Amino acid sequence: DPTWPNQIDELEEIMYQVQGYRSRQFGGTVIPCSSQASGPGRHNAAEWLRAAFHDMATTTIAGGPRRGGLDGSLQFEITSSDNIGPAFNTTLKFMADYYTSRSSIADLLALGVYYSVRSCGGPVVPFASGRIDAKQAGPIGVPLPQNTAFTFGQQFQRMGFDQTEMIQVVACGHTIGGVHENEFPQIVPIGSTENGEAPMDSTVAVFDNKVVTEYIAGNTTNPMVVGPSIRATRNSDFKVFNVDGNVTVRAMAEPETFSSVCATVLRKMIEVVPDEVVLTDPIQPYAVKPVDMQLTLNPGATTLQLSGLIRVRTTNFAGDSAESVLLTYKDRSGGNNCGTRGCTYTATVLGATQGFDDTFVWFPINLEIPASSGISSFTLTVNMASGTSETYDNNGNSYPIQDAILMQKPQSCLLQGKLDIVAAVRNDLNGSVPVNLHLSYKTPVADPNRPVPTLNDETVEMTRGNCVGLYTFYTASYEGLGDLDYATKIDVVAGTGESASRDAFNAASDIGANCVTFDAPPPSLCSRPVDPDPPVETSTSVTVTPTVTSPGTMTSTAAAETPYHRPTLGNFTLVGCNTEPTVAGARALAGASYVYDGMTLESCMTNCTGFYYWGTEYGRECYCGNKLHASSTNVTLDECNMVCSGDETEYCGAGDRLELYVTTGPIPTPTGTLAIKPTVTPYLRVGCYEELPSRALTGGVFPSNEMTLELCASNCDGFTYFGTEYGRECYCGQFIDARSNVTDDADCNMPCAGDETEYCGGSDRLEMYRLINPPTSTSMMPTPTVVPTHKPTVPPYAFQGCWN
Ligand code: HEM
Repeated sequence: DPTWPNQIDELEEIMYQVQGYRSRQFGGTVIPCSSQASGPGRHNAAEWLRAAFHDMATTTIAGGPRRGGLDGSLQFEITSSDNIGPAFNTTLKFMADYYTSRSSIADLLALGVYYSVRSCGGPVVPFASGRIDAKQAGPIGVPLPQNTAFTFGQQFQRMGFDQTEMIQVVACGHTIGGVHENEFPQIVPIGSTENGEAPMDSTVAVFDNKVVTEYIAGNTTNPMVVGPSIRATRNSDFKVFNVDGNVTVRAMAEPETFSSVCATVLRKMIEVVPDEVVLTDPIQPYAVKPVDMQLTLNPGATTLQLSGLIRVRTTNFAGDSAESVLLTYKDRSGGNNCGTRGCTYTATVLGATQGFDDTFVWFPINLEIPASSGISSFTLTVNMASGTSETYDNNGNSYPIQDAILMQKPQSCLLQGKLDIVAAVRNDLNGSVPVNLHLSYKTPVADPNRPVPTLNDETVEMTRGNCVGLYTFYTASYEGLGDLDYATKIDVVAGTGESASRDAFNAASDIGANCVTFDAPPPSLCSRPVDPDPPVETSTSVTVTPTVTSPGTMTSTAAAETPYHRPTLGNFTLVGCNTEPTVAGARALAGASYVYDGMTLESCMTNCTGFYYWGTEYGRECYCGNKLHASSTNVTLDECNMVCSGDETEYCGAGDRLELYVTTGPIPTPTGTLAIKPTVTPYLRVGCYEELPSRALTGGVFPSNEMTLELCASNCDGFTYFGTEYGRECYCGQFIDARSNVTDDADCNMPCAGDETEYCGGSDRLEMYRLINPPTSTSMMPTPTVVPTHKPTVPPYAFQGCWN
């Protein structure tokens, strides 16, 4: 496999996702080979093959470096005398939809050769990428049927083909499609065919060797060998095939030879490129490939959502099948702090895709990750039905995922050429690096003979907005994208150069017309991420030599205060020095966290107002909670030996050591036993419901390590339904998605993280509650507030009425 992500990724997907789930539809008009999508007698597969030849043929080598070749210059040469007929325009118009900064027109024309030949049953023509598009038309120079054999020889020599290769490539080109009456009446007289096309062999839509065997047998109907073309001296296939006394065509009379010769010579044809172009290796399908991976900051800002798909190539799985994919990820600093759900996620099969020679299955990823610990990379293990498994680690690199800058697709929107983009930037970068929006967008060219739109680049500086937990939102807008606005590709970039973090190549077509408001946590929760594995500091590194300095007076070391542990502060008393839990991802206090320079015990206490416990750690971290994690143990006070970054006379814990305080007031202890709670006023329990991949309740999400039914009910104030899930998640909605069914109460078996006497659903199960007196307008389904209308346009589509 190539190392992911890779510059070839876009073209690899267009090349191999031919049919089925997530097909890129590039073969739309050339599969099957007989497809005549542009009209009767116009075989699109043949048109694509010819288009690549015509683009390439104008190359120059004029005693110096090679120029032109397959460089997309055809888009500027539609009206050239070289390019008679509508085929070049239709071909390029189709391909223009796939034109991006990662897929040049020249590469798409080359890929079109692979597609058309394979669709017609021909060999695999290896396809390498990296072609650069010309900015203007090249010189004329496509061989024309009236040329002499000598001229053909010179023209092909200019292209880099010797005589034998010339004969081979013409034979390989002319095995599909035909000559058209309207374009070449001196070869095919007007009215002499049924559909305007005279095929060059008896199998117009099969890539086979009949074009040479029928020629050799003398029973060919190829209009460029027999018929009126002879008198008009336009019998160019005869002139070419016969130039070496038919030696080369006879050698191609074996089907296997024909096939392998064509693979070689057509590859050579699409690899005629300017000297400065460096092609990649031929693109092979990945065995395992992450596709469309996207990280998004979830509402509430405490978790990230990793979504996307893993594509597994199944071509060689004889008699076996891939059952599941296990994704194992590393936290932001490469460790294993992944929160309560652990560092793994298992996905099961969603769909299947076919290439010409390959098959694939897909595994959807939808994984919630604590924002505090984040993600940096993952590995993938494919589990087979037979019980075997194989782990893929991206050639030893792991599959990288950055969580420094995230494009917030839900908060971004595109409407009538105006793009509003929101990015979430991690607070340790916020303010220290420039944050930019890069757009790559297309504008159509007014000239009808210019089928390919212009690709433009724009960079807009993003404006810093609100802090949401560990991230800060940045926004930027861009107007006037025009009719092709949906084809825009969007990058959000924090920093510059090699070290920049980027969330790149996002499709504008994935963005809705409405920017969804983010459920932001209170500004007081704005903080920087904590290093989950801080280096253990030695006491020497915190040796303090405090000095008290007053402006205008002499420095007095005698006035220095030695740091000491404060036994009480406000309504709190010192518990002592406590360890962080050994459980991966767990924190001694899991209610809220803050990290900043200038930490003092007093400011941490203020941050944690409303909590029973708080504590400081590593000189600059502050944690709050109502419960102390069971595996946090009390150690000797001198292990909490780091002074506070904002007050060198106070101690603020140490690495993995919490300077822990507890309220002097009562801490309510849970009374009673774990049981289903029928009412949580003003809500009534309606049962244990199944969760859906798209969520059963879609109105709001409020995860918390202090979750209780009461907390969720108050979070969901104003909603008809609330549901708790997996002990610590809370969802709200005006209705339950109809696809979610009630299940056994026993499935909702997880106690709430914040109250062990209450149930908070289970794994993919919601403890569901409904308002006792729901407002009359709400029901199980949302009430439509507008009368449905026929939508005149859904760009880029226009409504065409209702058809039978
Ligand atoms: C001496 C060189 C060549 C000459 C003079 C020549 C000439 C022609 C002509 C006059 C047509 C009819 C076009 C139409 O009516 O639409 C044609 C069709 C075609 N040519 Fe060539 N050609 C040459 C080489 C090649 C090569 C090297 C290839 C590709 C490898 C190629 C691929 C095709 C294909 C696929 C068609 C059928 C197009 C269709 O059905 O729309 N040709 N050629």
